[in-house]
Amino acid sequence: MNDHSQQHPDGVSGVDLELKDVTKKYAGQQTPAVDGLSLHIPAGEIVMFVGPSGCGKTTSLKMINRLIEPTSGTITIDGEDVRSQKVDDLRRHIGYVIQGGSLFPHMTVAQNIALVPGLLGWDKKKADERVDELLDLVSLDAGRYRDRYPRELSGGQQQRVGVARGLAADPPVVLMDEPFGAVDPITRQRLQDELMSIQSELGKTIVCVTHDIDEAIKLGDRICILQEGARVAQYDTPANILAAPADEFVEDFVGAGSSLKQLTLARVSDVELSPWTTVTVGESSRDALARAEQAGHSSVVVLDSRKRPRGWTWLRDLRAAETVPEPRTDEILGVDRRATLNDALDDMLTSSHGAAIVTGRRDEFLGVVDFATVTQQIQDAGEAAEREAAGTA
Ligand SMILES: Nc1ncnc2c1ncn2[C@@H]1O[C@H](COP(=O)(O)OP(=O)(O)OP(=O)(O)O)[C@@H](O)[C@H]1O
Repeated sequence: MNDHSQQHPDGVSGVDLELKDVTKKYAGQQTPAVDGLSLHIPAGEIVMFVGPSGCGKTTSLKMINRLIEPTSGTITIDGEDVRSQKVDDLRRHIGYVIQGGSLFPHMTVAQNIALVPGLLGWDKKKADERVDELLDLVSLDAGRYRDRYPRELSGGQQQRVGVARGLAADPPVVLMDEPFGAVDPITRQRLQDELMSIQSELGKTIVCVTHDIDEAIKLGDRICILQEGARVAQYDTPANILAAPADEFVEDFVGAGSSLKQLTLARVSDVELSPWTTVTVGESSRDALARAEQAGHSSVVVLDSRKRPRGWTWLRDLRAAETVPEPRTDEILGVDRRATLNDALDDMLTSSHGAAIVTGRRDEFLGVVDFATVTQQIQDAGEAAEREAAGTA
């Protein structure tokens, strides 16, 4: 279910990454921060590093692009030892995305994104085209945002630009350190969905540090759960880690409520969507009401002229107006079909409509996932887990 690599069988642009017995001992420290870490990261996969604070996740990540030099051990990218390359060259060929986007405040969005292409000597036209292409990829309107300064963007938009900058020179490997740590939960979920959509197109090799096990389950083709000294407690697919935690440490770390966690494994695209009454801003309220009442719906989904949802509207609000009004803008606007059922559940609990709007390509309305579908899924997952436990007992 989580095997994103299946979505891009021909389109893997990432390369293999190998860490062999990598150790980092900081000066003045008694014990190594990273103690003999060995790990193979296959081309085109997202590997999530999770583990308790101070266990060595960031140190491990930064040794890959030599922001930190290992004390011993070898790291190879596509078979080539990172020490055989000049540090500057290496960093220009590895994308790096960190919390908050870390944009240069005195540079525009376009200048921030074109930074590495500029260093690599791309001509201006090619770099400009790349900026627009990347802004589109991270769902920002190029005309509107390319000349803005970071302070003129929301936190989520800054983070999107940070992702675009990390991808600018089309690097085969992208390192991410808590990339979505600084944004609110709804924006975070959106950014995660966007990353999965980008990855299904690009097939990079992505190593991502997070402290959030749900994020790891959602995004990871594999999860590497680390203990102090970056010792590997378990390195496996999310499904295998949930089904068979290697030991008590992993069990504790993954946490209770595994049937709820299964909701993080299940995608909105795995369940059947239900249709819902849709209306367009400006159309006759009377026609809209008639359709909703016939379908037995107490609210409708309002779409714009390109079939993108604008929000929910209750029938009582339709009755109060001649034509369908703009919905209130603080409404929740649904989830991408790549979102997890857990995200959908969050959305419907927040919007209080008992269903979450689901969008597909170019944010077009696809249908809704309703509460009954999600509860059925929890029940099915629980029963499957019980059967499995009974079978293995
Ligand atoms: N520059 C440094 N000098 C000395 N010790 C360091 C340095 N950077 C990190 N450490 C120590 O190395 C260990 C691992 O740190 P690291 O930042 O890699 O962990 P982490 O798992 O990313 O933690 P967190 O989740 O809190 O960010 C910690 O004990 C930390 O105190």
